[in-house]
Amino acid sequence: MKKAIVLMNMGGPNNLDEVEVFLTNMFNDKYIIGAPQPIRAMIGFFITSMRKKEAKENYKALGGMSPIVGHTKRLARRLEKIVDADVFYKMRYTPPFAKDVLEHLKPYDEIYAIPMYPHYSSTTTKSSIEEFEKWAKKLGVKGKIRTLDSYYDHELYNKAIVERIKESLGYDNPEEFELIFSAHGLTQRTIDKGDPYQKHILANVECAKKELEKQGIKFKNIHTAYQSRLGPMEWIRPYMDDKLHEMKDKKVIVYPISFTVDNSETQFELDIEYKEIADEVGIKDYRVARAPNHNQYFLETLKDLFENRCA
Ligand SMILES: C=CC1=C(C)c2cc3[nH]c(cc4nc(cc5[nH]c(cc1n2)c(C)c5CCC(=O)O)C(CCC(=O)O)=C4C)c(C)c3C=C
Ligand SMILES: [Fe+2]
Ligand SMILES: [Fe+2]
Repeated sequence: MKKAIVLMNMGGPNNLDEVEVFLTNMFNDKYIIGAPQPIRAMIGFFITSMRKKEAKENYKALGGMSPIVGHTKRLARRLEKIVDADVFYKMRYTPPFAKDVLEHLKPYDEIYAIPMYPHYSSTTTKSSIEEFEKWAKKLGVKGKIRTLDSYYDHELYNKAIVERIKESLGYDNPEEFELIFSAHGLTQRTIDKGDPYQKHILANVECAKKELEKQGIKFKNIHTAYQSRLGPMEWIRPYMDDKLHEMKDKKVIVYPISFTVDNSETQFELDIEYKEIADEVGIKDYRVARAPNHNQYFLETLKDLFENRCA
C-alpha cells in the first residue's frame, strides 16, 4: 500500500511579487470574505490594493519573503525520516498549490491530508480540506483521502508548546513572568455563526496550562489575547495590543498559539511590531517563543496523527 502525507498550510509570499498573489487569493476565499461574487472580488481587490504596499514593506523586513513555506518544507523533510510514507506539503494561497502537488499523488493508495492548523476554523481547516478534495476530484486522483479536524488537545503537541516556552524562559524564574498565549484573531461575526476556533484556542490554553503544571512550571499569570486584527469589524477580544498595555514594568513571554510553524505573524508582527508597543508601554522584558516548527514532540504528534488519528 503506497501512502502519502500532505501537510496543508496557508502559505505566504515566496518573494515580493507574490504578496499580491497571496492577498488576492486570500480575499477571494469565500471562507475569509463571506460575500457572494462579484462583490467578494470587488472587496478583495479593494483590500489587496489598500494593504499591498505596507505588506510588501513588512515582508522586506523578513528578507523579502515569508518564512512559512521554508519551515513547512523542512518539517515535511524531517517527518519523512520517521514515517512509513512519502511526505509532501501544499499551500492554500501561494505555490505550491493543491493542484501542483496532487499531480504527483496519482500513484498513491492513501493520502493523509494533515492541516497545519491545530484548531478547527472554517477560514483555515475547512477551506484547505475542501479545496484539496475539489482538486483531487478534478485531476482524477483515486487514492483515498484521509484527514482530521483538530489536534490542539494532543498530549505530545502540548509538550512541544511547553518545550518552546521553556526555551524562551532559559534559566530565568517563571514566577517573575507573565505568559501571554497570543492567537490569530477572527471576526466576532465568524464566531457568532458557530465557528469553534475560539473554543479550541481556549481549550488549548487549558491543555498547555496542565502540561506546565505537570512539569512544575509556574508563571506569575497566564493570559490569552488575539493578534492580527484587520479592518473596521469587531474581532474577538481581548486584543493583543490592549493586553500589552496592561503589562507596564512587567516581564512577558508571548507564545504564538495558533501556529505550528513560524510565519510573518510571529516573525514580523510579534517579533517586530508588538515589540515596538512593548517598548513604548515600558515592558521590562519582552520575549516571543518560537512556534513548534521541527520540535521533536511536534514531529511525533504528526507521526501519531498519521498512524492513528486520520479518518
Ligand atoms: C481578513 C481576514 C483574515 C482571517 C479571517 C484570517 C484567519 C486566520 N489566519 C491565520 C493564519 C495566518 N494569517 C496570516 C496572515 C494574514 N492573515 C490575514 C487575514 C485574515 N486571517 C492577512 C491579511 C494576512 C497577511 C498579513 C498582513 O498583511 O497582515 C499568516 C501569515 C502568512 C505569512 O505570510 O507568513 C498566517 C499563518 C489563521 C490561523 C486564521 C484563523 C484561524
Ligand atoms: Fe490570517
Ligand atoms: Fe497580521
